[in-house]
Amino acid sequence: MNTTTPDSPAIEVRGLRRRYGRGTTAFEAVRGLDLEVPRGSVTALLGVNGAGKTSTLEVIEGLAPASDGEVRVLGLDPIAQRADVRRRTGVLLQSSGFSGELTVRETLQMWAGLVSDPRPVDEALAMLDLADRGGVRVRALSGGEVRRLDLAVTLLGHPEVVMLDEPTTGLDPESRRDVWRLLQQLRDQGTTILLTTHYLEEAEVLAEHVSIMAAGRIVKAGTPAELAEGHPSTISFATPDGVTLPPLEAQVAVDGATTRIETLELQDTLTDLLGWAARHGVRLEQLDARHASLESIFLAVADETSHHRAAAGDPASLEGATR
Ligand SMILES: Nc1ncnc2c1ncn2[C@@H]1O[C@H](COP(=O)(O)OP(=O)(O)OP(=O)(O)O)[C@@H](O)[C@H]1O
Repeated sequence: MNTTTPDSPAIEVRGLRRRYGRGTTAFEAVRGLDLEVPRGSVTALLGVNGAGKTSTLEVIEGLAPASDGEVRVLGLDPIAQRADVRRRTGVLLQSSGFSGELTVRETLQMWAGLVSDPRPVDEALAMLDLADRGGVRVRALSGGEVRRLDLAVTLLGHPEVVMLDEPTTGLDPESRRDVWRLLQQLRDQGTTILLTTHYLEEAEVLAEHVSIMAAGRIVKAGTPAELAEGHPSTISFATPDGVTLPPLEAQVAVDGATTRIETLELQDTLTDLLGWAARHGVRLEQLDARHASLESIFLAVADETSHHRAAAGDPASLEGATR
């Protein structure tokens, strides 16, 4: 991890461990985590509450030391070379610490004073759709507006790498989509983005790489398509009256007025189904066919992990799954 080339990952983590406390009360929140974030990509770190996402991000951000393992950001050690790393990265924490008395514009001006070559404040305001809120005191902003101000501050210094802990929590659906567009633009301009989110659609829309964490470890990682392998696709339609479906090599369930078919061979099953419907003149109302969503994959992984840990007698299995 000591040499950097233009192709080397923007973030590299090897064998990361992070412990809180000491002695008998010590708790290991990160338990040997490996992660690579390629340059110019969006990587999403997913996991149930308490999986260890923030504990991991804080070490990568240089805000906390690792108990063990190695972290490099742009080839640099985020603690030993903190100043260099901070200059080239933007960090969005889960909660901000702005003064409520300053206006939005004053807040951005203050933070711009701490960054070399900052974006003009008006540009930062416009990027986060805050142009008409510049004169408003921070304490009068809505939660979603504070989040957008936080993002504007994060992006002030044209960071090469941004690390965002739940960037769109508290935003309404329209603002969330605006932020997605902004992050996509930044990625297209070459910015590397590592984010955590509980919105699986967000990861689905934005991320080329997804890593799912459970109990301090990465339990699944890959592109969304790689993660979907082995997870069934779903076909659904309004159950037609008075007809019996043909035998299909798939799992069929009639749930109220809807028939749901789960299959690992979406094209073959759909071909069989539509061929049968055409031959028998059956109209399949509300027909829908879709690949496994990240949500169904995530839930399957969370469920599997919880069961494994419960079987191993780990009390944290229930803790993580229910909080
Ligand atoms: N300062 C601390 N002292 C002791 N334990 C902590 C501390 N901070 C976090 N933890 C524990 O470490 C574990 C991981 O927490 P962390 O905040 O990293 O999870 P997370 O995946 O980010 O969760 P969330 O999705 O809720 O933000 C949790 O069990 C949490 O209670």
